[in-house]
Amino acid sequence: MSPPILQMNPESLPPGTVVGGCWRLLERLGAGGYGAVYKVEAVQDPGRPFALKLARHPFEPRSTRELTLLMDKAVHPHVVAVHACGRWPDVVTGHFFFVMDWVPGPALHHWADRHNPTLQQLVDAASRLALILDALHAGGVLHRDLKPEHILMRAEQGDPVLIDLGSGDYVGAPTLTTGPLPPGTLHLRSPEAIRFHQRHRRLDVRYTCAATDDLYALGVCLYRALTGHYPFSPEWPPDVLCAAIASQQPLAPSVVNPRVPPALGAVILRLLEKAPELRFQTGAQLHGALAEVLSETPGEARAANLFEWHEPPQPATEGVPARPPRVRRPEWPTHAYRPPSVARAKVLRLWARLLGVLNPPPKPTSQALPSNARVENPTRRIHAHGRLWSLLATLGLALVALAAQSTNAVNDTTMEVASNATTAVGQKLASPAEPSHTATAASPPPVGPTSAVATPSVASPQEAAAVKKTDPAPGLQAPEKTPRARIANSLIRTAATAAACAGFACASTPPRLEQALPPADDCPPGAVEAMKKLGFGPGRTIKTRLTDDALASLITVREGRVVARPTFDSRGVVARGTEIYGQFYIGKQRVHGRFTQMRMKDVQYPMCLEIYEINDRQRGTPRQPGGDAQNAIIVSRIELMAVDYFDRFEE
Ligand SMILES: Nc1ncnc2c1ncn2[C@@H]1O[C@H](COP(=O)(O)OP(=O)(O)OP(=O)(O)O)[C@@H](O)[C@H]1O
Repeated sequence: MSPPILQMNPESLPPGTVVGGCWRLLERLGAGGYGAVYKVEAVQDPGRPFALKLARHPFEPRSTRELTLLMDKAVHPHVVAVHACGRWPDVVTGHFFFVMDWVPGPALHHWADRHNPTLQQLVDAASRLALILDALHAGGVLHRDLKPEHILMRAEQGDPVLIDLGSGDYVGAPTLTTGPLPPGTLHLRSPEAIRFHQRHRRLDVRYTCAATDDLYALGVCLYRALTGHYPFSPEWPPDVLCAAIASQQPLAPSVVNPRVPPALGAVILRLLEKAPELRFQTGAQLHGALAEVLSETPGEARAANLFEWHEPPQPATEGVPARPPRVRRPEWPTHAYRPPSVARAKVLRLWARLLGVLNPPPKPTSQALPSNARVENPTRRIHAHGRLWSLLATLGLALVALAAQSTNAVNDTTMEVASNATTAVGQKLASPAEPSHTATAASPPPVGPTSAVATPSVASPQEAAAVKKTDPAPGLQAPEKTPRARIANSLIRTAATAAACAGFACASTPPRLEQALPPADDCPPGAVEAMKKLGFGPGRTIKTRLTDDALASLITVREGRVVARPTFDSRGVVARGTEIYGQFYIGKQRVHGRFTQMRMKDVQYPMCLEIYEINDRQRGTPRQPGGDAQNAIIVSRIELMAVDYFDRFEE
């Protein structure tokens, strides 16, 4: 009945569009989890470029967070400055935008790849970054999503500027997202954050980021800049990446790129220590260590370029335009990591799953849990004998894998090479081609519903204990072990870690109580027609997710607006990138949701969908243990079904 409303997509506005009455778009600079960033100029004062960040959703919770940080808490000469803000197209209900300095330079990793900095230039940039972090941390601010893409180099010699504080945190900030981990990017998450998630994946607790998480992420950024590779590739499957970050020692930077002095490599490895207490604790400490490295490096080495030139810079000559320079990024040492055969990787994955069943998540430490808590499921009976079985089976697997590995292991020639033969499940050789580093891998910052609010942070004593158990002795070098012992140890640790990473499946058998909410008669006009047109017939469900964070299996929500994104559509009607807008209603046992608008390919459709649990044939989704009257914990993936058809299922 009502025609679809055509609306401009804030992520793909054409050049020339005027936003907020006075900012003319020139080109799109990038897009991410939050929205899009455009190069703009003021209509009244053309010729001076700025960057305008436009939120994808009108009710984007990160907007106020980023603005607070950029205009108040994180004001710093090396953090991008903000000059204006507003909403578009409607000044009250539109998408939030803000205008900041346009930084005319590439991201850190592209700067390293294109400009081929000297060692001195790179260490200078690293030292500046250390001091920027030191200043932010001293002011109670954490970046929490530090990655090469968020470090722009505004001068050829290297002058870093931090951008994107949308995931940042400051003392007294409201909680931004839900689930155990705050927003972040998987391949830059610290080992302790990953381990925390492994231990608390079903509990109502939240990881508290610290300065050492930012310093770990800086270590990853510098490793990438110095070697051309990430210590653990963002292209690996999330469970493999988790396992590697949590328990595998990264290859020394000087082994990947021999032009990196070992002393500098040791500083980077210290940033990447598995236990936060073994890292530098402040940016100032890191700055001091870098200064020491430089003072001990001969002038000739400091002036040398970090990489070999593939195509050196070529100035423009008559009729021939300048050619952009390119470096030859070092090959990842192929003898260091041996990719597992497909069969062996499968065995290890299966094993990881088995361990996931045998090793239950830890008992909740928090207050009384409702009787329908998932930890009370029948698999608990298995757990009584789990540890013994797990130990025996792990030893068995380690022996089998040891036999399979030994042929290669004995061929390794150096200590470093041998130690890295203890590879993670499914680890592949680093690719000479640049991975899609601009993607936020498996864990982009969630664009959570506005109503989604995380539960209070809870410090994790389990995490501290685990660190002591699994991490190497203090110092920069791992304790020396025989190659076989290293292989066995690594396999055991890797299998257990992958198990914890893999076990995110949700199952629950909640009681059938509670009256259904909301009333069935509040569908918007035209919804039935629109749904018929799209083929939303009886029994048709749409699987959706409520967060972009691949690691978040549970989220906390409260009454209010919500955005769900379809993940699977059995009939293929719903296009990629579709968003469905709705409202949460919090019940005692279940959370209900009415979804009344869908935006697909820039067209808005009135809808009348509701959360429906197809397995237990109930409206709404069951609340998980924890939460309170206002805040409910639910699974992050829910199914939606047309409201008109619920009666049919509830007969
Ligand atoms: N001030 C700026 N000057 C120049 N380019 C910028 C600026 N801000 C952002 N960009 C470009 O736009 C891209 C996206 O910006 P930003 O990371 O802030 O967006 P996002 O939606 O929060 O993305 P992400 O999901 O990566 O966090 C950046 O990687 C960068 O290339």
